[in-house]
Amino acid sequence: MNADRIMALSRAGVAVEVVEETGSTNADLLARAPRLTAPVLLVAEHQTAGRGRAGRSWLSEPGHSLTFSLAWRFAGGLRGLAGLPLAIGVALAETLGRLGQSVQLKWPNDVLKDGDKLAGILVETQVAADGAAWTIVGIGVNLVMPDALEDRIGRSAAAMPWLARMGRDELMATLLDGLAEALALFARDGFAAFVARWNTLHAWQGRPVVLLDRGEVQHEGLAAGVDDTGRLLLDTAAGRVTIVAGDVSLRTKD
Ligand SMILES: O=C(O)CCCC[C@@H]1SC[C@@H]2NC(=O)N[C@@H]21
Repeated sequence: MNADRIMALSRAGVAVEVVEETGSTNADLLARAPRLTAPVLLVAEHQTAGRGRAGRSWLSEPGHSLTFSLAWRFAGGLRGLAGLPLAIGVALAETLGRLGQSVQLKWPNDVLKDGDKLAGILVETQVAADGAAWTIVGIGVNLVMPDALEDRIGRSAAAMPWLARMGRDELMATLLDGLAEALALFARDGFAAFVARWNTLHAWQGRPVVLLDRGEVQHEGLAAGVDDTGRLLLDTAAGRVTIVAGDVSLRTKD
């Protein structure tokens, strides 16, 4: 990918860097966070140690995915950032939707296509000396999903080969604009500006689900969307429970 071209195509005014290979774009930007003065987008053609949520890895092969991170500063610090990963999911899903790719969201912030994972989001934060928070918004999108990679991941996964028609620089610029717009809106209005949009995109709304905590079933019920801080609402036999994203994972029962 070409950093200058992405910047020229984007309206976001964010500095763009492209590297051939790195361990993890999230790890790179987190390490640089104390010295950053303005937003940066770091795109890697290939990651050798991609990080996923809850300590998992993000596996990809060269040329088969988009892997990038955007460093963004929130002057108000960590307060109110709980719903940010979900807001990023909305921005990503809506941008893909505008490009003609119909996708849905799985709590807390996976992007699904036809029920399989198309993209993952990992938001990591670091508090600066002045109390502001640097958030590193890391996104991996499967462009091609070879059988061998699916075998390594251990489940089926979605991809979006239609990208070949659009071009990677243009797609990257479009995603960057959608993310920058969402981050600015989140800074102003918080997750309130995204909650209805998230619930509209919710893949498992009203469906029976199981919530697992480190492999152990914690709750079973009907998924009822998220509240205005991004917590999952689950209607169980014992009533409605509210779940905070952490190490928990969600499965459908049907
Ligand atoms: O679904 C998940 O568990 C989140 C996956 C996030 C992967 C992206 S790829 C770019 C950025 N750098 C990383 O190391 N991880 C994120």
